[in-house]
Amino acid sequence: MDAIEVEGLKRRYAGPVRAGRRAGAAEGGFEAVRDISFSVREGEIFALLGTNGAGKTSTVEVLEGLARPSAGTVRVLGLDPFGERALVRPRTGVMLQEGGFPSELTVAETAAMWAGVTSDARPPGEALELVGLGGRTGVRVKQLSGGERRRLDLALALIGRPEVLFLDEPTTGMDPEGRRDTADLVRGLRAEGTTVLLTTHYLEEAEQLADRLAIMQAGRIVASGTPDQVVAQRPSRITFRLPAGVAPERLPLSVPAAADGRSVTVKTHELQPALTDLLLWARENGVALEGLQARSASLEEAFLEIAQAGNRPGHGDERAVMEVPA
Ligand SMILES: Nc1ncnc2c1ncn2[C@@H]1O[C@H](COP(=O)(O)OP(=O)(O)OP(=O)(O)O)[C@@H](O)[C@H]1O
Repeated sequence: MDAIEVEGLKRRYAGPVRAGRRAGAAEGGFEAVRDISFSVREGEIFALLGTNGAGKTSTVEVLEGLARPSAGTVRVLGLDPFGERALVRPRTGVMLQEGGFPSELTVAETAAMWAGVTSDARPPGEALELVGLGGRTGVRVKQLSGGERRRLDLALALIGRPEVLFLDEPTTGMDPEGRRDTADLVRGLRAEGTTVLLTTHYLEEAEQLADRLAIMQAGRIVASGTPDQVVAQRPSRITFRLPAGVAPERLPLSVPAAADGRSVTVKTHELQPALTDLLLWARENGVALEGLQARSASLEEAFLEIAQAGNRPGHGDERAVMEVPA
């Protein structure tokens, strides 16, 4: 049994269809999640990525038991998070986008209050230490910075020693050190066997942290797999400048180049052979390739390409779905 199982999930918001043509608009409401399936194994870090409004939060809320699916099934630890909320809730930790705690309380009071309503709670001081707020216990919540509030939200999500942890944009507003600390903490939790599902807009974070990920676009999963698998679907890039007087047409045919003046970009799924051909050609012809760079695609490039494809006019319900077997 996987820790999280999602099968054919749809989530529709009731109400009138908003003005304009939106993917997902249908009679009697708006379908924010449109038949998605994925699973998260025990002890795995899984990232749900997507542009604003892609449906990530709508999905996570169903997993957290805050909303009922319009169609499909979800299971968390083998249980229905909505129908069996009383059983699931004590075994999960939730860090929402907006914590919304009473701002007059201090950090320590807030953590103690939370621990007071949690069975088998971690000592509040320990949870605050874990997120680096050990030195801020006497500060009122309203005086915390945005990043410190996110740390407090995370501490509260950890107080119940959750088996499954939901992190909705956990590092938004954190400085680079906070993001790095949070990444280390999440890795530490994984080492203890905690299953983590996170949403994030920081693609580098997802690339470094996630064992597997899914990219959502307009309510659907359009790419999924390990970060390497998702990135491997995208071409690598070689860039350089040709010396004046050397026309791009002289490049070997095996190197699929696009030139803008002297600047040349090669996009290829065969980086090593293309680079070898290019370098041999350059040596044989005595051509200097200025500013030569060769690199694999990044998750950010893969993501932007998917997002741009989704925004192209005429891009409707049917899209090329890139599924990578788990
Ligand atoms: N209560 C609601 N009623 C109607 N539509 C909603 C409601 N909540 C969200 N939506 C719509 O559902 C879609 C998905 O929203 P959701 O918040 O799940 O996206 P997201 O991927 O989490 O975005 P973000 O990255 O901005 O947090 C959006 O188009 C949003 O406007």
